[in-house]
Amino acid sequence: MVAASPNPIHNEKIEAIELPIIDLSAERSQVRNLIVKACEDYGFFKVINHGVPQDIVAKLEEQSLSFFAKTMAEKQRAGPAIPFGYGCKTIGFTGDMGEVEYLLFNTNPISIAQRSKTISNEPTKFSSAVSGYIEAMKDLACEILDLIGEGLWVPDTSVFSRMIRDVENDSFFRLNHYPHHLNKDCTNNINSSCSSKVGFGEHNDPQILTLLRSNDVGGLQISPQDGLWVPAPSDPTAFWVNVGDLLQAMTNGRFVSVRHRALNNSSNSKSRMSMAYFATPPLNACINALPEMVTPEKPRLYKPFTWGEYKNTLYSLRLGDTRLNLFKASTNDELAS
Ligand SMILES: C=C1C[C@]23C[C@@]1(O)CC[C@H]2[C@@]12CC[C@H](O)[C@@](C)(C(=O)O1)[C@H]2[C@@H]3C(=O)O
Ligand SMILES: O=C(O)CCC(=O)C(=O)O
Ligand SMILES: [Fe+2]
Repeated sequence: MVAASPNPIHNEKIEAIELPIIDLSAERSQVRNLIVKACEDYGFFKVINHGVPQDIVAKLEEQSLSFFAKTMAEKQRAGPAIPFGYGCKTIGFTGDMGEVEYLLFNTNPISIAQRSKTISNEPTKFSSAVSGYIEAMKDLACEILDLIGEGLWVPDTSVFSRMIRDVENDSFFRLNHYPHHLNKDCTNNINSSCSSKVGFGEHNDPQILTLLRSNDVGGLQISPQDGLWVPAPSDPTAFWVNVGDLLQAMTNGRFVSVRHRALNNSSNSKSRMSMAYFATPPLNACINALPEMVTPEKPRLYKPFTWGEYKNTLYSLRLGDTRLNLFKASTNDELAS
């Protein structure tokens, strides 16, 4: 652990805590216990020796960089992101902004192939790079979710991964680019307060699990408690795994949906690029605490809801809102459980 230092943005505390690193090639019973502990402690951990072939990542990185290097007019042919496509600075529909540009996809291969026509002059190449990466992420997410099922000792260990393998799954995929030249007002002023601007504002991911990979430019931070930010150093060979709101609800609050953000450090000469896969159930999937997670000492925290209901709510809210609170069970629900 390193001494805390003030954050240049809002005088928040930044602390370099060592975050859990999980070697997926280690012995299975050990791996599943470490994953459960990391999900309880931080809702966040890094996986190494994950088995995702490097060429799948490299192909997508190359295709993405060539898209983001295009002129704004060319990029805007793929927009606006309502809800999918190219977006620049605006995030969602309720006025959130960040120093970021991005491509947001639904992970259905047909929809990716269709959208790729507005993104690339070689749409087949682009779409196969995106779909290949998504397939690899889906396999990795399901492997981690099966380990979680085993680590929690629930009778049906595929209870989480089955939702993601379902043909109707509603998973998302996002390519984020944090170009330093977006910070026009910061040029020639390295001491200015905007040397670190918010790229993607603080939020919780709403889904089950997120797998995040970035190039070698840092910026990702998690907030294990109010006012404290912990940097998650970049490691292009690994993936950061985030617990999302739905997994917090299904584990009845045993796992924590991690609050996080990405800074755009304008002093970098290189831009940050990240790839985020959001493992998501079908719209009609019922999200309810697993019976094994509910006890008289730990009554049901949230009412049951579908992902479709949750998704409608989240699109009407701001990025930083904590939506799960709106689904809290009433005392009567708790007594009935
Ligand atoms: C402001 C918003 C953007 C977001 C939808 C929302 O209304 C609230 C949640 C946001 C978020 C955060 C995690 C993911 O990046 C994302 C794709 C998601 O599922 O929820 C984004 C949404 C988005 O950019 O559309
Ligand atoms: O780009 C990053 O490192 C984080 C992005 C993120 O949190 C998101 O896309 O939901
Ligand atoms: Fe996120």
